[in-house]
Amino acid sequence: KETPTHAFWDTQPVPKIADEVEQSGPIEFKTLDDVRKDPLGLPGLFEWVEIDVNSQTELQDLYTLLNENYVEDDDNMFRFDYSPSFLKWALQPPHYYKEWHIGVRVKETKKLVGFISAIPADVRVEDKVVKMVEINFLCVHKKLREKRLAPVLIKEITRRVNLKDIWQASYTAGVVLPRPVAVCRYWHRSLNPKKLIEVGFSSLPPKMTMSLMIKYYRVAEQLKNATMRKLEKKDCESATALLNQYLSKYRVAPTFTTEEFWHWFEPRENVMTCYVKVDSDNKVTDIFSYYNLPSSIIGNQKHKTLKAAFSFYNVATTTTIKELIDDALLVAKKEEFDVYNCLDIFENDKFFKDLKFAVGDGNLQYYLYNYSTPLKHSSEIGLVLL
Ligand SMILES: CCCCCCCCCCCCCC(=O)CSCCNC(=O)CCNC(=O)[C@H](O)C(C)(C)COP(=O)(O)OP(=O)(O)OC[C@H]1O[C@@H](n2cnc3c(N)ncnc32)[C@H](O)[C@@H]1OP(=O)(O)O
Ligand SMILES: CN(C)Cc1n[nH]c2ccc(-c3ccc(F)cc3OCCn3ccnc3)cc12
Repeated sequence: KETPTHAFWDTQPVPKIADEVEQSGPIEFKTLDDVRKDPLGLPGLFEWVEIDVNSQTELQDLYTLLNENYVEDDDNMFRFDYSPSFLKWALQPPHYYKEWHIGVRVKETKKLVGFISAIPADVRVEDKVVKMVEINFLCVHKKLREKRLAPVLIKEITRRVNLKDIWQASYTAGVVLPRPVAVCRYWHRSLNPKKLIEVGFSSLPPKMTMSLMIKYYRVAEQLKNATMRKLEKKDCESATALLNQYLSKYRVAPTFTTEEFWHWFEPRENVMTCYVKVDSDNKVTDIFSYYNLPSSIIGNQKHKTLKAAFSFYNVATTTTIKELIDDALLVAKKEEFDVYNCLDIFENDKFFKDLKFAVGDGNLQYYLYNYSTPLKHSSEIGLVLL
């Protein structure tokens, strides 16, 4: 069958769709001398801006652009609704650069119509830790789609990242591009089946009544791990060591400094929930964590928002992953989430059935930029992008 042409991606240092890759490593080698010092050209009506996420008004502009124009499910029923505080958290990890929060505004009206971001991350691919960036929140206003603005945003963020002597990136997308490092499925665990059915997220199976459905998805009354409690700063050293050790068994996974760990896992209301269990020496032995990413419900009068918890990083050493996630479900239900979402990465496929997850209707592809490595099974991925 003909291989679809990618006018932009076929010019980029990414493996071709059909490539069989043996060794892992960079695809092209460039130096700072090869990097343009001036921004890429934009069509006349538009200008590059840096979105200052410390400015409430600029953060609100970014929130609104994404709230109205970001990722929708395949049936255009839901659209991610990342909150301003979530975006600030996602974009300002330790060692972030404000130059990597790139906006495109209409010169005349200053309306924000495009965005792309990068944050620094140390990601190990097989046995090599690669200093790279994670690309996220690429968005072009609905009214400006299919005008080849995305390649301009991608080339500009590439230029600015190269200027900091970084040459690799990781990103995920629901769309298939050249070329996936892994293809992952997402799974959902209903916590509020009545609302999920009312908004069309789930359907009532034949012979099932609503009251039976509510009973089926009822969560436990008590924690399986009774001593699990919210993460505190004093847990960081041992929790970071535990997570880094756990992640070493995956073929693609980040490494965290203690400072980075605290940024990503510090409990933040309406953003991040992280619980830990400690042993008699106060060393962390088990962690569960999830982030709060609601979706706007497009066109539903009764419900405006779907409250979704997304599994983040989990480590079970004195309990089982199944019992640990069962506790996560209990806490998520208590925090009034409607659904708990998971990818089939890590060892997550061990608990989907027993904990009553249902498979989702799409995939999430993982990608590396300027780094070739053999295709991974989803269970070999130990990296979560927001
Ligand atoms: C060393 C550092 C390196 C840093 C850079 C690393 C790479 C980072 C890469 C970015 C990672 C982002 C990760 C991330 O943020 C998470 S994935 C979420 C992306 N955002 C959305 O889906 C929001 C809604 N959609 C839109 O805003 C637009 O449809 C976008 C902006 C997506 C495309 O705007 P458009 O108006 O619909 O389309 P044109 O401007 O006409 O451009 C068409 C070209 O764009 C290619 N395209 C489409 N969707 C893409 C996607 N999700 N990734 C990469 N490429 C994507 C497409 O294949 C085509 O190229 P081709 O002709 O070659 O096929
Ligand atoms: C990861 N991060 C880059 C955001 C992102 N971009 N593209 C995506 C495509 C799927 C998922 C995803 C990941 C995990 C999951 F359990 C459900 C998901 O999407 C459901 C379908 N959906 C899309 C919007 N509203 C509902 C995330 C993303």
